Amino acid sequence: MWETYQHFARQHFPELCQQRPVDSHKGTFGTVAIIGGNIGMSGAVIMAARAALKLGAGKVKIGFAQDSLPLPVLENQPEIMLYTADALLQHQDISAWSIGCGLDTDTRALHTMHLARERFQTDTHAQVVWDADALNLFSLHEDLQAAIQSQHIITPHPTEAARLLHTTTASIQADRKTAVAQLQQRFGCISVLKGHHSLVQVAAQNAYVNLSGNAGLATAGSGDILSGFMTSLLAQGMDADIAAPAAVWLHAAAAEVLALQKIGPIGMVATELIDAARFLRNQLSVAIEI
Ligand SMILES: NC(=O)C1=CN([C@@H]2O[C@H](COP(=O)(O)OP(=O)(O)OC[C@H]3O[C@@H](n4cnc5c(N)ncnc54)[C@H](OP(=O)(O)O)[C@@H]3O)[C@@H](O)[C@H]2O)[C@@H](O)CC1
Ligand SMILES: Nc1ncnc2c1ncn2[C@@H]1O[C@H](COP(=O)(O)OP(=O)(O)O)[C@@H](O)[C@H]1O
Repeated sequence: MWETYQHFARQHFPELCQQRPVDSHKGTFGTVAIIGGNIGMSGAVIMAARAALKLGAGKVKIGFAQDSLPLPVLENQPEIMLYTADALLQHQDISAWSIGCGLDTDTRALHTMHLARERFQTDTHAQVVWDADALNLFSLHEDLQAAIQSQHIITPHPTEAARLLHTTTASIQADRKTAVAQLQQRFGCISVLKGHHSLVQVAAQNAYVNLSGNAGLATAGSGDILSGFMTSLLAQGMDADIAAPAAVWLHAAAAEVLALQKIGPIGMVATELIDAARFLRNQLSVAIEI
């Protein structure tokens, strides 16, 4: 069974199959920053951070969009470092950012997005995945869109895409290929349109359709996990045009692995994707050794 995944990944995403160099250290695999997690939605950034860590990032930091930390340490994942969003947005050692999971759209969230715009308008080489409420705030406050650079990735679900393109969810879903192309053209960055058969538009003539996955992914937080996976691959040095479709595929393939184990699709929960994707990625890198 693993041969099918190995064959597909070696053909389409060979970077996912690479083994760790024997002389590597945690710095080799980059530092991820996850910004979001307003009051009541701390779980969204915790899920994204755990996904980034367990997919192989060297270090992971969370920046909560709250005035103080909601908890001193993550008891079930003490490896992850905790900050407020304001503090983390000043760090200079970040390899890749995820911004928006559980951010909300209130004045606290808007303040965080203003800080992010200030930083990424000038830090033009940063690797950033914009997700969830960061996208909703781009729709509500178009001046914030100045933060988006061409190597960045946006990951809307159909309703977030409708807000970004000022249309309806139904019209996005009626022609998803046109919608994702419009997102790429309008925002000038790599665009992922999530949902059944997610689409990734890297450039005008470069689109990827993901045919993997299952309806088990239709569960709260599964987009937060995707954001963590994508940011982790970026931090580990993968180019954004590869990291975006590779993360979409690995996330979907992990759901298939869980379904094969009868952990899904019914009742599968988002955090279960993390260990499944880690297992799969290790299987892929074993294949290259043979
Ligand atoms: N534990 C936590 O802290 C969690 C925190 N979270 C955080 O919550 C925040 C709000 O995010 P959100 O996506 O729930 O709200 P929102 O943007 O209003 O969109 C929802 C509506 O969009 C639609 N829709 C979605 N997908 C679709 C599809 N494929 N195809 C078609 N339609 C689709 C659908 O509309 P409906 O069909 O119901 O009319 C759905 O009801 C965000 O910051 C997120 O990170 C969550 O991750 C959960 C865990
Ligand atoms: N029916 C489905 N088939 C395949 N993938 C799905 C399905 N429903 C949702 N997904 C995937 O699950 C994830 C949901 O993300 P999102 O809507 O942002 O959820 P959340 O905000 O709860 O984290 C996306 O990657 C999407 O492509």
